[in-house]
Amino acid sequence: MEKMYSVEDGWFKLEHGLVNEGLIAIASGKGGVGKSTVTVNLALALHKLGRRVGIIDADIHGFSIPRIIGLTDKPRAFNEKEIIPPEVNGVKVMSAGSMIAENKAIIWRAPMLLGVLEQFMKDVHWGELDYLLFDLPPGTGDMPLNIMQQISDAGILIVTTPQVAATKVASRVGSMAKQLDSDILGIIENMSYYQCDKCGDKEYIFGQGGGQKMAKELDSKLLTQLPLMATIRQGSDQGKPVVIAEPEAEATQKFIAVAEKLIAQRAR
Ligand SMILES: Nc1ncnc2c1ncn2[C@@H]1O[C@H](COP(=O)(O)OP(=O)(O)OP(=O)(O)O)[C@@H](O)[C@H]1O
Repeated sequence: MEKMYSVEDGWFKLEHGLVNEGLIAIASGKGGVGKSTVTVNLALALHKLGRRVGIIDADIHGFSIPRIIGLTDKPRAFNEKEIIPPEVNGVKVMSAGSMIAENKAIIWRAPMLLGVLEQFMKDVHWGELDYLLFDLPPGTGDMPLNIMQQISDAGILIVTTPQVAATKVASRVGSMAKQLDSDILGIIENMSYYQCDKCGDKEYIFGQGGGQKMAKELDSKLLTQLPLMATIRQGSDQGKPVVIAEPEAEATQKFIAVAEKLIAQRAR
């Protein structure tokens, strides 16, 4: 499959849209580390900082973006050729989850999945965006590899939890990105510690230093360490992401700080 789009003259050209500042692919070594939670909250943080943001849920088998961001609207036809992406909390989203019931399995093989991704890029009236985020499928299998190749202009953000078993697998994604000559924007360590609501003590239940070590190995940087919080999980389950539901929370401030770093990296 030919690479579909590329950055030219500082612009990433979609068929019906432009991305001004950056494409960001959010990757992880394995499922359940919080990749989709990070994608949504980072998109909302970028939006809070005045950026126009879109999300492509490229984890087509394992879609979860609509639930986490609280999206219930469906895409609409713009004309015979173009689809208008639904928007929630100021962020445009395309996900297979908007077209299929949440409990139905998508039993398509890779060429079909890539076809859907191509449609999300080609047939959607994105308009002018500053950032387009891709929530990749977890791991280093066929699908993440194919997608990374298609969007090789995207910077890769790797989400991991701190324990050795997780960071070792996540390092393989970093290694894959390097082999594809993709730019690794940084590492986000999620569920780094649990902070007691009552006494404020931090407990490093999954160990410490994994994200930092991985960043060093990949010659990249650890962008943040996010707390493990019941409210993050509850917010994701209920379509009320922490960045919207709890503007003052430590996690929200950390997502905004990461968004600022990514904007600063692009501006350089
Ligand atoms: N920092 C956190 N604190 C508490 N719960 C979290 C945190 N981050 C993620 N979760 C929860 O962990 C679960 C997995 O998160 P998420 O779906 O974002 O992971 P994922 O890496 O995208 O998984 P997959 O690749 O399998 O889709 C969800 O229930 C989510 O609410």
